[in-house]
Amino acid sequence: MTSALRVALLGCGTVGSEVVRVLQNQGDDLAARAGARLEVVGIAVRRLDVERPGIDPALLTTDAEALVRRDDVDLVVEVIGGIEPARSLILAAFESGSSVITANKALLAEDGPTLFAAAESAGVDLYFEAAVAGAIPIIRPLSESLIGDQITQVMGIVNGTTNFILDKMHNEGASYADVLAEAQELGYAEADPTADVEGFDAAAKAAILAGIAFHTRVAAHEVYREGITGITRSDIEAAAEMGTVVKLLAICELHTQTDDAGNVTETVSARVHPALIPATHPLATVGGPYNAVFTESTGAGSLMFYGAGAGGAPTASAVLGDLVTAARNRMRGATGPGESAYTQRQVMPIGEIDTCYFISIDAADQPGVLAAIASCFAHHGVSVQTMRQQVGVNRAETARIVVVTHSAKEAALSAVVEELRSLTEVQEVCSVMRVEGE
Ligand SMILES: NC(=O)C1=CN([C@@H]2O[C@H](COP(=O)(O)OP(=O)(O)OC[C@H]3O[C@@H](n4cnc5c(N)ncnc54)[C@H](O)[C@@H]3O)[C@@H](O)[C@H]2O)C=CC1
Ligand SMILES: N[C@@H](CC=O)C(=O)O
Ligand code: NA
Repeated sequence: MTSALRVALLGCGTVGSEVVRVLQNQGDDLAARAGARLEVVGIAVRRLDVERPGIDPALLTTDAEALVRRDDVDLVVEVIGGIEPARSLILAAFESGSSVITANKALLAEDGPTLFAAAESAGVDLYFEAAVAGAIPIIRPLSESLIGDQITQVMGIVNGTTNFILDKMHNEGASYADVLAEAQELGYAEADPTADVEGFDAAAKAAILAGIAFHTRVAAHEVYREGITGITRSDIEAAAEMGTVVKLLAICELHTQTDDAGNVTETVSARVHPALIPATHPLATVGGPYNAVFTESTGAGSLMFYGAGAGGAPTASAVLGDLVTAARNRMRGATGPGESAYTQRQVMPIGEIDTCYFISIDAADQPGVLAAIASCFAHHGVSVQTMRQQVGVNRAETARIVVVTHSAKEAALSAVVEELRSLTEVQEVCSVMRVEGE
């Protein structure tokens, strides 16, 4: 007789309902792969009076805590989201000896070390492939396949909702609000979509990626973050005129500095912000809710991971992959690798990071204005790559000046922007964006 492992599911929304569907429809295959039947013994929901086609109502409970503490549960899948009660429920699951599979990047980025330590002391697994870039296998490649290599950069598009919005604004001229509503409808957005559009979701993912890639701990609040709410149609048009597109990027880097005495210091950085990238860059072709992550490592060189970053079925695929893996471990009486944060690398402040910038400025359309603007950049040692006047985008008497700089530190650029704002010729500094991937 095939053995069985008992699964408790916390949350039955976009991802949870898809996990149950696959467990029911592909039970035999999953049992053959896991070495045990994966039997759902309970599903914690917030409300019982919601129609859930195909789900046995007898499995539903509103008492999530009692469910995770049941003696007969082996594996807990947490797809509620948010910090509490998800954290307490996961910790309770560990206390009861269950392994946990979660898609919860917000919680991992906020309090990952507590969870990893609790899993380790309970001798169980904590898996979270779905937490970063949905269906794309990226956590396991970083923490297992590339564990023998030295990763120096992880960069990519890790939020499906914002990519969907920017793509539609770029290609269809769609309005921000309409596309956000569509992303919510399609199950891409977080329960509170502010997490997506303000970059919190991508920042949580960047924290997780940087921690794993660089064997350290990076918390969500240590990630520099800007969202896409300030991006206007005119930014997107200006980007297109320059042969670029606007993408929300997550960039995690390992920085190695050697002082005069030959001492080497390694720091890490993690940032999330909109950036202009050349239309010919591979990330520029990542459309809709798709994600893509590039890794750079000393041995393997460049690797690219691409696929569906959001949505019920793709995310459930990652959850189920973890579930089968945790089940296999359990059947062998083993656990998978835990956290590998053996270094304590400092997180570099954003002001010390060099990037090129795009700045658009509305200024009086009069002689000398370009020289006045150029001198602001010169005062702060920021070298200008191109400066041009965009036509037909603004009111009469006003010129839209678009400047692209060479690589500069954020601190110097901020000083330039402050000086620009003080010029009488400058009406408005309309937008400041980084330029990447050149
Ligand atoms: N939707 C997506 O594309 C992806 C989602 N995720 C993550 O997966 C998790 C779930 O996301 P979704 O399924 O999209 O969210 P959702 O909002 O559709 O589902 C969450 C469900 O949990 C229920 N819930 C909330 N508090 C509860 C409680 N105390 N007890 C029982 N049930 C409770 C809600 O009523 C809701 O049905 C989140 O952590 C999210 O960040 C990760 C990758 C992609
Ligand atoms: N809201 C997230 C869902 C997946 O993590 C996104 O849009 O990427
Ligand atoms: Na993933």
